[in-house]
Amino acid sequence: MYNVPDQTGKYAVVTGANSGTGKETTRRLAAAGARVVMAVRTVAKGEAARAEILAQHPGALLDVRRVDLADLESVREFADGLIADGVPLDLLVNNAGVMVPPERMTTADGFELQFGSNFLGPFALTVRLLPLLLKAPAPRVATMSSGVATRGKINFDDLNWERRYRPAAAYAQSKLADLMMGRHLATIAAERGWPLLSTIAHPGYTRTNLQTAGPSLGREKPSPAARLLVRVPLPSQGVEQGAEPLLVAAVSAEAKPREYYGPSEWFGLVGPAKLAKTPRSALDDEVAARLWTTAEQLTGVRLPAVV
Ligand SMILES: NC(=O)c1ccc[n+]([C@@H]2O[C@H](COP(=O)([O-])OP(=O)(O)OC[C@H]3O[C@@H](n4cnc5c(N)ncnc54)[C@H](O)[C@@H]3O)[C@@H](O)[C@H]2O)c1
Repeated sequence: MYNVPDQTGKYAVVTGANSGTGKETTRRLAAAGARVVMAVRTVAKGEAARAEILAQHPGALLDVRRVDLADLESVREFADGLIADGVPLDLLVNNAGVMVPPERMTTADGFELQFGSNFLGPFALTVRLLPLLLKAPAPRVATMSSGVATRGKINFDDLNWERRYRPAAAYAQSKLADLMMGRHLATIAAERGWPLLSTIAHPGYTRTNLQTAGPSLGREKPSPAARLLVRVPLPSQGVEQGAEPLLVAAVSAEAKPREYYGPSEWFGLVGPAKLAKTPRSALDDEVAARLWTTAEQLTGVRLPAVV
């Protein structure tokens, strides 16, 4: 188990902190002394997760706040709330995500659900929180991608899948976009001389709500995709293990800009987090820069001129 270094005095935001790798990341950061804002879509679920963590770690410093990443107005409200508080932010963990909805669905702003929730929402959140991150001495952003980013392609002609909807391909695109966002943020930080460290992770195949309830998105009857996914006989791991690459990306003192962490695997046995191979599709910096500009245009959220 990765030993999270002392986080006393650190202030962190974890999105999707009520379940899966987000809850585990929150638990481990808080157990190491960080004060964590649990950024959740449903406050009651966030409070239940907070109570669960507090039962294990009574001294944990946890605040539950609402953010719906599928609604850019909600992202703005959440970020404005933190900025109004003015507490320098040491760490943003872009963890939340949805996978393979039963049909083409859209966000409050009309984007395809996965592109909007997994990429555009976290993009807007990250850019809006930059002024607060840059108030901290050594700020970090860790973003959760996925092993399926390897199969992703950024389809600039139809980013929102208005032609032929392929939910799994849309998921892969959104997670490739996360990986490229994390890499491009590191480029921007280097260009501007910011002390901000941006890293990326993928969890490996992990038993969470994503594989079961996730694809059905709260429907009573699981979608065919959900039924298929739970039957796939892939070796999977528990959430303690699945959160490790993200934790390493978020807090390891050895991590460097643009590094991508994943689980080590050996004949189906999952070991400690290690550097993962960045898929070729994510290496094109021109595509990453174009994606960043496109996200600025689509969300209306732009890099601050001077920070
Ligand atoms: N579990 C896996 O095998 C696996 C594999 C690759 C990548 N991932 C990634 O790991 C991350 C965490 O997923 P998980 O496996 O813990 O699944 P999960 O379903 O347990 O957790 C996802 C979290 O994201 C939150 N979320 C979803 N849409 C949101 C929105 N619009 N606004 C705010 N929060 C929202 C959910 O409420 C939940 O808390 C995701 O980014 C996912 O794409 C998971």
